[in-house]
Amino acid sequence: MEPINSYNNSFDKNIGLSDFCFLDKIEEIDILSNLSTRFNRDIIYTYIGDQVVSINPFSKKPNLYDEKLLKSYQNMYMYEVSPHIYALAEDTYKKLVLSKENQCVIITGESGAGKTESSKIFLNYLKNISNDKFNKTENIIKLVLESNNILESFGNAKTLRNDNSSRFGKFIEIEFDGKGSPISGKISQFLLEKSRVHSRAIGERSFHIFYQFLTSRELTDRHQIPSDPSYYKYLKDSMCYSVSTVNDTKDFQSLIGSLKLLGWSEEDMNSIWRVLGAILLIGNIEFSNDVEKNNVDAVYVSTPDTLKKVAQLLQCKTDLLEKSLISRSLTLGAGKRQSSIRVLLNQSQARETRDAFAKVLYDRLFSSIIERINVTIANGIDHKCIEMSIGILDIYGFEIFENNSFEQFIINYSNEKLQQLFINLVLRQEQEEYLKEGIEWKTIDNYFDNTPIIDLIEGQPVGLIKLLEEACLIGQSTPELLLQKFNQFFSKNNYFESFESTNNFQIESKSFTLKHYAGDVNYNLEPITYIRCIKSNNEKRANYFDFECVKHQIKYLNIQETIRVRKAGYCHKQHYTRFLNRYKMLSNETWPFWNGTPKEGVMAIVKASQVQNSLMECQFGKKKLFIKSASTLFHFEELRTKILPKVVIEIQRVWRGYMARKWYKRELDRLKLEKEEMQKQLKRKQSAQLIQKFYLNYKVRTYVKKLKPWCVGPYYNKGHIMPTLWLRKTLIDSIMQTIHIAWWAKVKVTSLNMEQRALVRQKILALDLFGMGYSRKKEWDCRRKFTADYLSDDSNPKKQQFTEAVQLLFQKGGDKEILFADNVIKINKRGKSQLRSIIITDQHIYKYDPKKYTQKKVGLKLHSIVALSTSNKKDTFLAIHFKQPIRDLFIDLGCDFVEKVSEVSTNLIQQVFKLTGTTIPLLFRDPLTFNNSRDSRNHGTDFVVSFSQYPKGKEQRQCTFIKGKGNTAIIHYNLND
Ligand SMILES: Nc1ncnc2c1ncn2[C@@H]1O[C@H](COP(=O)(O)OP(=O)(O)OP(=O)(O)O)[C@@H](O)[C@H]1O
Repeated sequence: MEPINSYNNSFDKNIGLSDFCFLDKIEEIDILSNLSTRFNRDIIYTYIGDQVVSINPFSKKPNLYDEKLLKSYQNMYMYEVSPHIYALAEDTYKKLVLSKENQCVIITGESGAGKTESSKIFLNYLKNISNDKFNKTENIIKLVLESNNILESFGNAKTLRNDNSSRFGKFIEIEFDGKGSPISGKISQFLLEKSRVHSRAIGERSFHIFYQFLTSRELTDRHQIPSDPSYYKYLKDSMCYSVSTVNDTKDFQSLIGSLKLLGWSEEDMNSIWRVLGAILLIGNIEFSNDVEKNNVDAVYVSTPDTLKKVAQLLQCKTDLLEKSLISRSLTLGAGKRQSSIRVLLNQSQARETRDAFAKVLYDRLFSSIIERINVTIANGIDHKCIEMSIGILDIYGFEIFENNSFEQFIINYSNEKLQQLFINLVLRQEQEEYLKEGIEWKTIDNYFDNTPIIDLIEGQPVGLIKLLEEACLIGQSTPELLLQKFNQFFSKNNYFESFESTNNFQIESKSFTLKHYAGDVNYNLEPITYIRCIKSNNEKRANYFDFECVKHQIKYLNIQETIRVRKAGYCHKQHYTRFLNRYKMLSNETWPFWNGTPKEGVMAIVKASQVQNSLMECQFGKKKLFIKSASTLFHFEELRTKILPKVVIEIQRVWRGYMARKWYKRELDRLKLEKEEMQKQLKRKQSAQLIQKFYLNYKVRTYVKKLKPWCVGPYYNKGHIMPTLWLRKTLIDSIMQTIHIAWWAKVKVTSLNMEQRALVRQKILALDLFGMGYSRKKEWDCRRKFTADYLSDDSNPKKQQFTEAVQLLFQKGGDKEILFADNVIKINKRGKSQLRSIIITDQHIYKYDPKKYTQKKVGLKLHSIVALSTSNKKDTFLAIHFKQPIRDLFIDLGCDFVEKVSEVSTNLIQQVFKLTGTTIPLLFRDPLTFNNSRDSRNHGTDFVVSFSQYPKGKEQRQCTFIKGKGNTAIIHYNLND
């Protein structure tokens, strides 16, 4: 398939040219070659300007008529899209809506070329427009397509050329309201090939309906006629009853369906079946010479039963029927003397009359069916609503016009003076046809006045009469009817557009059309366009291009001539506005804006495009520009293609500039707003902050005022709860408390001298060691002053001895300072308590006898101490653990009932750290273990001491060491003290 948007104007050897007008040479061979190139690429449509040439491929082309493709043609112009009947339909519809004038599409081509298919494709496109644009579910065009089904049963037949050949011409009108919505339809038929009822070539069939009807045993039985087609002489003669590509049974069912859909009742249908049966049986009526009546030529009906059956089916009197078949009335004289007589016919005349009668009956039946369809598809529309219509003329039996192109027929018609000429022409064709069949024209002429049927239907039952009567009133399907139709159809249009006379373009009134007929056919008859159908071969073979067969059709379809005419004349016409819009970038005057009239704009474009021979090439009409040759049109197109990228860039530049400016302005506005908003917020925040600041200041000021008593000595408001800054306690309050304590401590500390500070440091260490924890020593006296030397006190009766002993000690050198000196109770290795004085210097622990103050053993070195342990109870014992093998020292420090474990421990830990840099541990133990029995040779044994209160009633102020079994002991202490 050709790409939808390929209006191919330069020759592509793969797909050929999409318009024959683009051919440089238009010899038959060039046309054929372009057609076959496209055909071989499955492209069956080609333009000749605004006409479409369609070549029947006898095979279904995928996607060629699908909905997607159909939609792609909507709102497009023919030169924008690849050739298709859809493009033509869209164009026709556009012209209809724009001009509000009736449009006509003529479909030509020989039998089997695809005319009927083309008209359906065209109608299908209109149907979709009606669906899409007007959202119609009740679609009138759908009904028209449905009616086609009925018409095909009655008007189509199998011929040698086409298994489903239309044997009548039809003119379908789709009528639109002012908005372009299809509102009703009308079908006219002309030139029904009536003679097919009684005779045709061997191998052909009569109209499909006869064979379809006979497939229904139910109906044939009901009307008591044989169902075998070979029984009927009319069907038997051409020796063809069935067609491989046609299913009569199925088609008959579908026909019944369509008839019902369009409103036929059972009774209406029965009338049809009766007439059909009658027509078939009429063929079986035979005549014999009536010798008795002494007239050798006179005849009588020799098949009375058949005659009777026909009369019964037609619901008329048998003798009346016989009379009309064997005699004829003749008019004699003229005026008042006029009289009529009845003359008897001879055998061959009677047969002719019989066949003519059958034909006329069928013609009437066909017309009445069409009229009935018309009532339905007229859709009850008031004629006033109809503003315009599209007519589709499907001409069957093209052969009639073989020697006189159909254009000629239309042209002739368009000039009233020549109308008669055409009538004569067509009548002559009819006459010739009858002559060929051996029937005298005059004989037939007689039957055109309806007399035989009017004779017959007098006083007959209603159903059938109505059918036939209607048909009588409608008249006959003669060429005159077609002309009459056309006359009515175009009476609204004034299709001789007047020109402004410019340059060498001479206008010579209406007769111009005829004079320049060859040159300007389509221009002057603009509302008429063509689909020219060509058969690819005579054998109905799929995808086979028979050069001879196609060549023949090209010839008598006048294609070469049409192309020549198109190329010679002004083959391209475009409305100024449309042209201006498409090509305005070709002139600086019109690009990007044009304020003048469209015509002046187009003139400026033509001037700027430097068209060669422009005076000849371009003519300026009232509303349209006429371009003579395709090359000029291409010239515009080429310039446009060349300039378009620049235009696109320019448009992009302008557009981007515009967008950027727009964006910039928007951003600027936005930022401005944002800034204003931020400033507002800032102001609000600043005000809030200011208020907050003032409030905070006020709050803090009053808070600080309240805190004042905590800053004033000597008690610093001790014991009172500090106030909080806010209602609830917050972090600031804890911080203030911490700061206050730190400040208070600093004030306190700075008021101390060096010695006092050392003591405070010692107390802090003691506090650190003893604290208030569960495992620490209970109730140690933090407030007590660490006196250090308790033996220099005047209360010591041996003060003198002590002082001498100390002097002696210091004289030895080494010890410089007394950290602690007091009387203690020492537990010896046997668990005995012994009173001793101990002096702890900065280097040693010395034990003295308190009576004589003689030194017991050598001093124990402080840096040999490894740990201290005491209980967590209220006793006053301390174990000083030394490095092995030095014995541990276990002493009671509460001789004067004062707790001094904390003082000694703190001193020892502090001093050992000074000496060794290590902090010895202070352990709280119950039971407590120490070893005071080891030496360098002996490990000794551990003493295990546990602590408990004195039993009730046995309390003493002093703690008591009571040795138990083995190396265990209990220390009693008094809780209440
Ligand atoms: N566009 C097409 N694509 C495929 N097949 C087609 C096309 N047009 C026609 N045909 C085939 O060709 C056959 C004959 O077409 P159609 O009946 O339309 O011819 P016609 O010109 O109307 O003939 P007649 O004048 O005898 O009625 C169709 O039955 C169909 O099989």
